[in-house]
Amino acid sequence: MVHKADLVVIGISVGVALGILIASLLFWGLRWYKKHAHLRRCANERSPTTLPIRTNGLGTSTDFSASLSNSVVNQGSESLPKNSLFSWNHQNKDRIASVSGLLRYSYKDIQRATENFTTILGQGSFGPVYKATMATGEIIAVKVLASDSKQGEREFQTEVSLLGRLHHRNLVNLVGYCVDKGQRMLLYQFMSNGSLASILYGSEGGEERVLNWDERLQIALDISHGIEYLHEGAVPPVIHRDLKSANILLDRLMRAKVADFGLSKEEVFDGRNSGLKGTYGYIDPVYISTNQFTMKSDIYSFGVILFELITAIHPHQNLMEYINLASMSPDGVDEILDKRLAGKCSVAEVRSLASIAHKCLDNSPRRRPSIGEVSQAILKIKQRRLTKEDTMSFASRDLSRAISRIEDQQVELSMMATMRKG
Ligand SMILES: Nc1ncnc2c1ncn2[C@@H]1O[C@H](COP(=O)(O)OP(=O)(O)OP(=O)(O)O)[C@@H](O)[C@H]1O
Repeated sequence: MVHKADLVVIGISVGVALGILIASLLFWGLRWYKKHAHLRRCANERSPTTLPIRTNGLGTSTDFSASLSNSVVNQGSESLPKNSLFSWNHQNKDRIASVSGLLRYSYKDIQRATENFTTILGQGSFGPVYKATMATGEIIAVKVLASDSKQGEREFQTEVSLLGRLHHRNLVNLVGYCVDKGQRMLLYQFMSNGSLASILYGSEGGEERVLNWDERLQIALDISHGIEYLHEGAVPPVIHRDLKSANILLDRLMRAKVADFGLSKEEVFDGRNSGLKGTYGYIDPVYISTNQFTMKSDIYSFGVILFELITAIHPHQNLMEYINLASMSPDGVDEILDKRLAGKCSVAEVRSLASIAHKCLDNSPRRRPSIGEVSQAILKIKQRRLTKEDTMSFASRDLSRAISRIEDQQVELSMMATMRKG
């Protein structure tokens, strides 16, 4: 016979057991959900489509930028929680190393490789850039993040995670990084011929090296392929936001690679508008009026670079005015062609490239071509020439065959004449 009191005890025990069971199910369920939500968040963080803005208060390194320093001012920075880098570091540093496969170096490694940071290549708004010879003999470029810059730290996070997944022969690839002793550095492939801007406009004390037309056409195609990868190959697509000749680097064979993608740009002030990102002279006017940066804004900046290749006139030296004047007649571009190319290149090819550049600068972003179309159009200029060269070489081969046949016949005739005389 079961007592009523026993039933109560049994009931309470079953209730408590059930309660514990439900509570632990809830506890483990919640933990599982949080873990998966965190992983999803991490995956999303690793694939940003838009990038933060850089405003670290440093000037740019080119002569032209320096001359403009009065009109380029910082307008504040995007807010970044003070300790976000630390939490990011603790949570993500190992993930970056494993996810991106990038090599991580110690401060000492870099200090040794840069001869105690004495091998400076230049100074950008990100910080100084040094040439480094690693223990393996490999030469690389080290971009040191300015330590007083919170924005730069955020940029560093973005760059490392973004660049870890972007690789293309026409991009300056990130090969490693360093987070040590409170310093953050990015290690890139070394580009021995420096920037396109320094070659086109000369760098202080540097020898003048004139790019011939073939090299310029190839550089245009290389840049186009680099951007094509960012816009149409990368998943999700990447908008560069700061395409300019100073961000195009050249290797020892004068092949071009796009640099500084994944780095965001300081905001510029052009006298009328504030809060814009990019470099004065390359910024899409539609972006200025709408504040919307699209792939077509990159196309606009690329159009400016194409005209720099044709004219060797810097956008800060009224390039746009020259372009507008040249667009008034079909052969207008001949007038603004780099004098050093005069008589040394095909006028038809120059006009074709200028026509592509004009389309990139169209006032309506929708009418601007996609980067894939630009690549095709530049490739066509090169192919037309190859076909022409082929036709010409066939023609000259036929001509030389005909001449040698005539020569043979002449020899035969004179021999016959001699025999007859004899
Ligand atoms: N991978 C590299 N190889 C060789 N030189 C480099 C490399 N990266 C940068 N440099 C040189 O270092 C200098 C500074 O480059 P950085 O990219 O920091 O600034 P920038 O592009 O000139 O200007 P900003 O940062 O304002 O856009 C430039 O003269 C550039 O040619």
